[in-house]
Amino acid sequence: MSGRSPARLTVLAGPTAVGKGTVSAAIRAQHPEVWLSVSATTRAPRPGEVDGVHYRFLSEEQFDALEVSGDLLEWAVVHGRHRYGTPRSPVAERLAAGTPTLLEIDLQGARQVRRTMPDARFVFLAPPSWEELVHRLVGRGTEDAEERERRLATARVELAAEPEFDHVIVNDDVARAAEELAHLMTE
Ligand SMILES: Nc1nc2c(ncn2[C@@H]2O[C@H](COP(=O)(O)OP(=O)(O)O)[C@@H](O)[C@H]2O)c(=O)[nH]1
Ligand SMILES: Nc1ncnc2c1ncn2[C@@H]1O[C@H](COP(=O)(O)OP(=O)(O)O)[C@@H](O)[C@H]1O
Repeated sequence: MSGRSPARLTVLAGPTAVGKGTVSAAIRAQHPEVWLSVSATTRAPRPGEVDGVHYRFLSEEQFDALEVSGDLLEWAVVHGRHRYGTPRSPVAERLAAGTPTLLEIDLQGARQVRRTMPDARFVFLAPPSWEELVHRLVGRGTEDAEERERRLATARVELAAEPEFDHVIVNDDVARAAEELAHLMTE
């Protein structure tokens, strides 16, 4: 018998506050066989976020070192402010072991992965409406008005990129959206 064949990588992108984190958490809870990559970031932790679980929270100098070492599969400055990137080795190890692997990254990162790993599956998480997206961003209450405006400006650009993706999942209901994504990842 040959060993397990490498799993396919799935990239989940979508605008701020559409529910990427919520849907990813639902998958983690319901489908322990799926591994969610932990990104590195220079942004500060939000209340309740745990270093090494939600993100690896790095200083600017630590992120520089990671970038120079070549161990980032992709990285980008998101919302014109902080750097976010995907550590390469853990992803390669999980895929080689046959583990379905999910990256929750922004549009710029998704485009970089499209160039370097064209066999990956690209999924766009879409809001039911623009009004609902704004409602979720305000309701989350984690950004001030200026930061929300910045994120909504990025969101308009990201929504226009929906046709670049292989699949679109509308996040009207978290459990349904998570099941749809898990199904795509494990089919
Ligand atoms: N390119 C890239 N983007 C990332 C990565 N990790 C997170 N992001 C994106 O960075 C953006 C900001 O994330 P975050 O600060 O958690 O804010 P939120 O999306 O509003 O919850 C989102 O679009 C994420 O998808 C990464 O490793 N690479
Ligand atoms: N399907 C949904 N219906 C209603 N509210 C949702 C849904 N999905 C997520 N939310 C809420 O929207 C807000 C933004 O979700 P979050 O997961 O932080 O988004 P993202 O990671 O895409 O920025 C949170 O307050 C979350 O509870």
